[in-house]
Amino acid sequence: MVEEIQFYEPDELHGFLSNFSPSPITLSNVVWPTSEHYYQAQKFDDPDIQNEILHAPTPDEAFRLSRHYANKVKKDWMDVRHAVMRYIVFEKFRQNNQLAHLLVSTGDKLLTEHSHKDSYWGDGGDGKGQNELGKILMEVRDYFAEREPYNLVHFVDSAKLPTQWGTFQMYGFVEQSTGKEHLALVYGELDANQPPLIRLHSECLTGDALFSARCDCGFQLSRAMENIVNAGSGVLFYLRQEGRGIGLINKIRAYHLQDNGADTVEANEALGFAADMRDYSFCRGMLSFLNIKSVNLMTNNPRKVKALEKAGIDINKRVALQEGNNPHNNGYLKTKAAKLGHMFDDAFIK
Ligand SMILES: Nc1nc(O)c(N)c(N[C@@H]2O[C@H](COP(=O)(O)O)[C@@H](O)[C@H]2O)n1
Ligand SMILES: [Zn+2]
Repeated sequence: MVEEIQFYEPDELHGFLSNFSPSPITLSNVVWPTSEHYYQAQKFDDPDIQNEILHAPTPDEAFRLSRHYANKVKKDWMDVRHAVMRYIVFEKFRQNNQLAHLLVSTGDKLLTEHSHKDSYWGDGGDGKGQNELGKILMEVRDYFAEREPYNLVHFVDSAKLPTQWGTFQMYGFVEQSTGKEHLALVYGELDANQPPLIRLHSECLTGDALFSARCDCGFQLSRAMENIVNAGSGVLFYLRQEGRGIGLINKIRAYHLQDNGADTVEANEALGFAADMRDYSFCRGMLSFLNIKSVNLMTNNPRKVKALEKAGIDINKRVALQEGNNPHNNGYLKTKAAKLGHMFDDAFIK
């Protein structure tokens, strides 16, 4: 059975699908507060009426005004209204990344405007209406669903994550090509005009959760979260790429080889893997969801810098994250510098 999403009021679940949802759309330097404002204004040739509808304080008022001027609606309106609706709904999502991601995240569910007032755009309340708005939304969804960055990850849900440093908002994503589950922990309000402080942190169960001193991961993770909170805002991306992409069990095998004298690169290669198997291209989907185009990136790893640049993300600044050097990981850190190009100060790994 096909699953269905019914929407109507903008403040309800899936309210972003409604034309009444507050999603400004800019057309020829004019900012329309909602798609409803634009749609209602197009019924009229009279620029004064259009302007009055443009400046209506709410979409309900824009709707009311169109009824008030019903005798002035242009002659061919019924012929063009569908094209007008399709155009403005497409623009609403094209101009707002997060909404386009949310739309794609509805998958292949049937989208229905559940309106007892409207049996053309909606289902008429009894399910017998034409649901033309739902059909347009599904068309627009098909368009974005096959394009990057919308097809890289699907956003699933979001919740608070209180930590010892402060409360983050945690966003859960599924990577489309692998099914892996990734997180973005957002702290504070992101300013669209300021590059946020971010960290792309690859999962290390042993370092992040089990206090391992064999690597620097756990130390970097806590410092990155602390730095983000101290900066007032930022994002920690927690990427499920355990063991530089070889997985936890293979990492144990690699550790075993290292216990017998191999370094971290030799161990990966002895197991038949490249030194670093990670691919960061899907991160573009999460960054796009959060509307991030430029970042201050906490990393010592040149591959992360290159990967983000390749994904079209501007690196405004690289911020070093040199943490946790200890007798158990000193050799590992030196190999990361010598063989993987990690950028450490001499004083840090001496
Ligand atoms: N394959 C492998 N061998 C080792 O010896 C390791 N210590 C790891 N650790 C993994 O490396 C990732 C973190 O590296 P960066 O600091 O981001 O360069 C993380 O996935 C660890 O699990 N892997
Ligand atoms: Zn680690």
